[in-house]
Amino acid sequence: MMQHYPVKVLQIGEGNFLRGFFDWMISECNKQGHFQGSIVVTQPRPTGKGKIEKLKQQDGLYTLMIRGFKNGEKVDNKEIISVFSKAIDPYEEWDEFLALSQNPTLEFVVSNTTEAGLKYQPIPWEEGVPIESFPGRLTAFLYQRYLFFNGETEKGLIMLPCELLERNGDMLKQCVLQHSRDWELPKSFMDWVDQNNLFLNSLVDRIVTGFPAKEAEELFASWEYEDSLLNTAEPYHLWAIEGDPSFDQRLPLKQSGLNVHWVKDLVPYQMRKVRILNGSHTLMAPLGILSGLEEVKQVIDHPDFNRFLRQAIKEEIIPSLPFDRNEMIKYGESVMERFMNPFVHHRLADISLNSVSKFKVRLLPTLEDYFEKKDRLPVCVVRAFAGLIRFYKVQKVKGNYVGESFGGKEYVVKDDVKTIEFFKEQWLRYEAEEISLKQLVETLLGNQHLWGKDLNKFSALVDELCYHLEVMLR
Ligand SMILES: NC(=O)c1ccc[n+]([C@@H]2O[C@H](COP(=O)([O-])OP(=O)(O)OC[C@H]3O[C@@H](n4cnc5c(N)ncnc54)[C@H](O)[C@@H]3O)[C@@H](O)[C@H]2O)c1
Ligand SMILES: O=P(O)(O)OC[C@@H](O)[C@@H](O)[C@H](O)[C@H](O)CO
Repeated sequence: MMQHYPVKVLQIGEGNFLRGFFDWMISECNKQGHFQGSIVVTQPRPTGKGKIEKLKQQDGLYTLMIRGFKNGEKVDNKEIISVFSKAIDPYEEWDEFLALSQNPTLEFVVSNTTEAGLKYQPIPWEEGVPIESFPGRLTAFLYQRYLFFNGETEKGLIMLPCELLERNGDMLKQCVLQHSRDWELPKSFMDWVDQNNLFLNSLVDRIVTGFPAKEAEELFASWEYEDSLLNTAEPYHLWAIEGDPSFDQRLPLKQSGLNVHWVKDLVPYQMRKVRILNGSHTLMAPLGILSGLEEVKQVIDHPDFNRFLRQAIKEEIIPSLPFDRNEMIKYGESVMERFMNPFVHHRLADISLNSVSKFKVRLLPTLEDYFEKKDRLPVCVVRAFAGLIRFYKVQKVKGNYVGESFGGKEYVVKDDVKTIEFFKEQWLRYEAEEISLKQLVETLLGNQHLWGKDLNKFSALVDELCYHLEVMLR
């Protein structure tokens, strides 16, 4: 049976992350009697239909396995999460979706639509026609709510976007206001959005690895039931939300013992996580794949890579951060521990998706800040940069961009087509001996569209990259 508590949350996103993070948190709050609310889940784009259908068939239930170590103790939990009172396909059930806006018990909207979903796209709003984009759909939803409750101040909602974008709440609010202007909605509505609704900035952290394909058959046989929505996650979780601690009265996460911080300034949380955790992932993925490795755990178990990663975190990433060194070292160690989790099968191929834009956000700032402080380049980050360039030495094979590892193993590069084509073109010119390796590197570094600036300004960078690339090409 679907969860029977009153609806308090609209969830935009049926993906692994929300089901392994937010929904699990709400389940914890409900278990302790602090929240007593349920969630209506919807998918953010037409293609997410499958999981919504499945959730309907499974009465909104799914299995979550949380495995790893917590304070040195082994954790191996399996539970059935029951927080959904309804699953709606907003593209097929548009009226039902909009009708939810009239629900007086609704208080929160949570979303995770990847970085690609949280962006403004000019689109029309026609009566009765589902709006494809998530911010557009939310605007229509809020407008219906505003009309139904005559702009009552208490009926505003709290938006909690979980997309890994800086100031995600502010971004969502700007999108909603822009759509309101495009559609010439009344100024009084925009004032209501601005003053009576909250768009909280937040940072999420938990490694959620989804369906465990390799183990599923064995698990299902031992449980005597199958669940295609089975999800897996690590025990560690952190949610830093820029908001007054009194919000915990309404969304009782902290009082339910969860690692949730209501904070004044999100920047330190964001920086340390993106630079240390995500930065390490981006550092290891191309180099790891080129060396024939497949998962994060294999990288950690490899003595040379382990040393390389520890050196990068301790001697390059942490010194470039403007925070207390000891605290950062503690955080860095906890990240390494999380990477060692034997249950987490985190594929380097998944992490390597969009590696160029990830390098720009997650590692380039380390290179720049390190150089600013020490007047020399960070060796590990530079080696990883060379690995990234070598990783994008690809050919197009049957619609895929395929590269070859040092040992001759094929891998597929997934990124924006223009970006891959640019790298491919330079490598082709190099192979045809039209340009030297140095010219190739200079051209890549000079592409401001990729890095936001011309990286040739670091005079030693070209030579250092060439040095590593020559070794890699041999
Ligand atoms: N899995 C993790 O460990 C983890 C941890 C923290 C943050 N995240 C973030 O979550 C995202 C991946 O989510 P997941 O792990 O649940 O993967 P997933 O594939 O299970 O879910 C992705 C969700 O995003 C939606 N989506 C994808 N592209 C979209 C688009 N262009 N427009 C609108 N919606 C779109 C999908 O429909 C789906 O609901 C990434 O952006 C990642 O940064 C993941
Ligand atoms: O999810 P991505 O592709 O943006 O980045 C890959 C990983 O770095 C990321 O998923 C982390 O595991 C996650 O951010 C941990 O909270």
